[in-house]
Amino acid sequence: MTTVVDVEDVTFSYGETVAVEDISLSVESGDFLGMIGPNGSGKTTLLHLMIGLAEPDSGSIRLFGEPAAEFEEGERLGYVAQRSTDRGGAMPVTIRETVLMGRFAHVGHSRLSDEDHAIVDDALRTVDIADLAHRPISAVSGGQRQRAFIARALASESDLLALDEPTVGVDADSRTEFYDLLDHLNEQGITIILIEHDVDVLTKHVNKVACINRELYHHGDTVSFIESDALSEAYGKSTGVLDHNHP
Ligand SMILES: Nc1ncnc2c1ncn2[C@@H]1O[C@H](COP(=O)(O)OP(=O)(O)OP(=O)(O)O)[C@@H](O)[C@H]1O
Repeated sequence: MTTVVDVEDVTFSYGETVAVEDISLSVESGDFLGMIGPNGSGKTTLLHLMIGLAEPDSGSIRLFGEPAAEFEEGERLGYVAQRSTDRGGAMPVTIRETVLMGRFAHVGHSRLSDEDHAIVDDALRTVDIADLAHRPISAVSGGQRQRAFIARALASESDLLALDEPTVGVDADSRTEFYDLLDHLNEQGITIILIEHDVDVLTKHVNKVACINRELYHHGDTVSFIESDALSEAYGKSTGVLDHNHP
């Protein structure tokens, strides 16, 4: 088994606020890792560290065997950021152009062959938004936009997909379909790291869980997580922020 992300003794602070403390874990090729913890518990920060968007204060992170900070999105890695309520104003970029950007990142230039265009169309079909291809990305629903970002990752042939609470604000049916899509992509061999605050949804889909509240409370397979007290222990510790969305 190949290690995709290797996190070793990592600590990261924003000024005085220690967001991630002394965390070690690894993500193996083919894993579907779910990260859970209360609001403000460091999940987004840890994900950013894992994919090289931030550098740890101490410890080390390797992504595909290299220092994570040297990686760029589009290079084996697709990232779907936490949903913003901002629709980017009247952003003139269409869904298809968004997905084309993933293909540009893969081929390293903007001259695409017919085969590249076929791959882009395939990616749009896989996430079921081919009929929206010519809509501006600012003129679709949040769930459809998340699918466009996944299609962009597929077009760039990413081996790793990192998603930060991708279905917040998405209705229940679309959410189920979205998670079915993630299961399908994982079965195709794509390694997935997902932040999801709903424990039932999380444990239904992932094969590994990292439960964090600044420190790591559990990292292991889903069954051992369900049998452990990690969740109540992690949620029992104060994060210093109001946990208005969480139990
Ligand atoms: N840019 C920042 N500057 C200062 N502090 C920050 C910044 N980003 C996050 N923090 C703090 O770091 C801690 C961890 O935040 P982080 O966003 O990683 O948590 P999270 O678990 O993803 O939260 P949520 O579930 O609410 O999205 C929190 O105390 C937060 O207030």
